[in-house]
Amino acid sequence: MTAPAVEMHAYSVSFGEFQALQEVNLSVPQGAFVAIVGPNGAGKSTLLKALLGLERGLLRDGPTQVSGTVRVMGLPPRQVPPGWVGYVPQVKGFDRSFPALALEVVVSGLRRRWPFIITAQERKKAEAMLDKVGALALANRRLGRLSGGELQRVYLARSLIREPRLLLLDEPATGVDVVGEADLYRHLEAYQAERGATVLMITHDWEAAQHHASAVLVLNRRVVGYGPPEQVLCHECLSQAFGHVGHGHNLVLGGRA
Ligand SMILES: Nc1ncnc2c1ncn2[C@@H]1O[C@H](COP(=O)(O)OP(=O)(O)OP(=O)(O)O)[C@@H](O)[C@H]1O
Repeated sequence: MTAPAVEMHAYSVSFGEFQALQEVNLSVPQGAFVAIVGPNGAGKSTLLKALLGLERGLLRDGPTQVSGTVRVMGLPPRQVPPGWVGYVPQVKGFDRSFPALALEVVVSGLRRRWPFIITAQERKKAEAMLDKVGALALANRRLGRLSGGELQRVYLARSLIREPRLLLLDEPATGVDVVGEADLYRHLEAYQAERGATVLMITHDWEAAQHHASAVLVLNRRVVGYGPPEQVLCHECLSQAFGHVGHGHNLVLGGRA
């Protein structure tokens, strides 16, 4: 039997006195597209970092305590072969003064270290991936000259270059215009169809979650809801997670208003 792409059992993370995740139970089948929604500070990025095996390395305000289990394709995250998982971090706070070219960033995803010299083969592969996400023209541009949306595309190409089986994206559409956002979902869906990959994506955009995800995880330190979008994006779940659901959005919510 195929192992789920992601499995968590009673998984908790505390940073000092603060509990960021409480007893999370989650099973994501391979090939799913899961949108993770929840308020600021709900533990969404912490959950992705747990899947990358990073939660213990991020001490800030005291010791990190972790309990419960996490499995990625049946393995503890630190035993997962590096090429199996691709990660697109939040780019909004990135320091872009680093004098790197877009192409070098993409090749760094192939090597998992900084490429001081790029081989012809690596260049070809990186250019092909940039082309795939509509960003070939950016290959020789400096990071400092890229817009937020352009930088997102470069990091998407970086995350896809090893053809991962699991793709983790932390708010990939933030700062991207509508055309760029539509392109992003098109690239993700095409990659999924081609490779049968699993996608977990943090988003604050409920409409995107409703239209593109096969399942939605509503998180507020604990799992508030997990299931098909039409079931989980309802007033009950969202008001439990957010405390209040505003009226200024166009999402047609399921459940009772
Ligand atoms: N290394 C750390 N040390 C201390 N506290 C941390 C650490 N990492 C995260 N936190 C805290 O844990 C909580 C959850 O953070 P996390 O980044 O997972 O939230 P999030 O749901 O991704 O939020 P946002 O939507 O604002 O990006 C926050 O209150 C954050 O300050």
